[in-house]
Amino acid sequence: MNFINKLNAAWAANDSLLCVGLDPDMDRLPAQFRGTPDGIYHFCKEIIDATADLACAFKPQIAYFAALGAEGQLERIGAYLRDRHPHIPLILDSKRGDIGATAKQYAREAYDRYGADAVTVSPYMGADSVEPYMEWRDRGVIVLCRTSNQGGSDLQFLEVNGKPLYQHVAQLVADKWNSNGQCALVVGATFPEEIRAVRAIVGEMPLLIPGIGAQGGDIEATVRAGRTDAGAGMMINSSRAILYATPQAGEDFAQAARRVADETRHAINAHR
Ligand SMILES: O=C(O)c1cc(=O)[nH]c(=O)n1[C@@H]1O[C@H](COP(=O)(O)O)[C@@H](O)[C@H]1O
Repeated sequence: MNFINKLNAAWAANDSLLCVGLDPDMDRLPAQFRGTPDGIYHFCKEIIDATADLACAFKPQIAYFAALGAEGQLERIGAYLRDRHPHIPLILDSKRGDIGATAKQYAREAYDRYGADAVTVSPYMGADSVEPYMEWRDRGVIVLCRTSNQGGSDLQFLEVNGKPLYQHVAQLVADKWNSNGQCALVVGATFPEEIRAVRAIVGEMPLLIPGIGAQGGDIEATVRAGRTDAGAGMMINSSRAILYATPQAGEDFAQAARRVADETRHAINAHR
């Protein structure tokens, strides 16, 4: 099953547009996972098991693994997901962008090594820098468009031929790069008006929307701006707010993560 079909199936099966981000920060892990050789794997595994029926995707951010030399644990997380929760897509967030020959290696890393269903990429180096990812016809290619951070405006808001650069990216991906129907775009929840503008350009194309939770994006405004006619079309990501949810009385970290994930899923669904 290709990425877009798998995503559609996960949206429906779990009645969820919530993407759970896996950003395991060693300083914030519960004590039992710190300083052990495979603590990151076990922490993520518990988060996955606690939220797999509430999520439409999991999105590990590669820097949190690579910085600690924990790529092997990320490989194991990919294998675990494929084995235990095969209907939930794995999005590798690595935001790569390089010349074609190098991109080919990055594509192998994402799809072969980690078994990702989709990968985030930067559009900055143009068509030939994303083509190697597209050669994997069954995988998703999620292109940065209007990122959630303030500094994203430095370049993405530059006016080019009468409209901001991020809108050119959306148009380019919709008109040209998405010829195989495998693309999605990243648009931050911190900019609902830009989500609305992108949705108007790209039709039904899925949007990966980080920025709710720790970054403070408004869920209602995000969903109203980004939903398709069918009330879907989004993977709304939250990482830290779920991973490091403060346990309430009688809960452990995984139960707290589940509670916050479920609250977030409901808050999203209330506006679909
Ligand atoms: O591509 C991304 O996932 C991404 C794009 C963007 O514009 N903003 C953004 O925050 N992200 C990622 O989404 C996650 C957000 O994490 P939280 O702010 O903890 O929910 C991080 O892994 C970021 O690297």
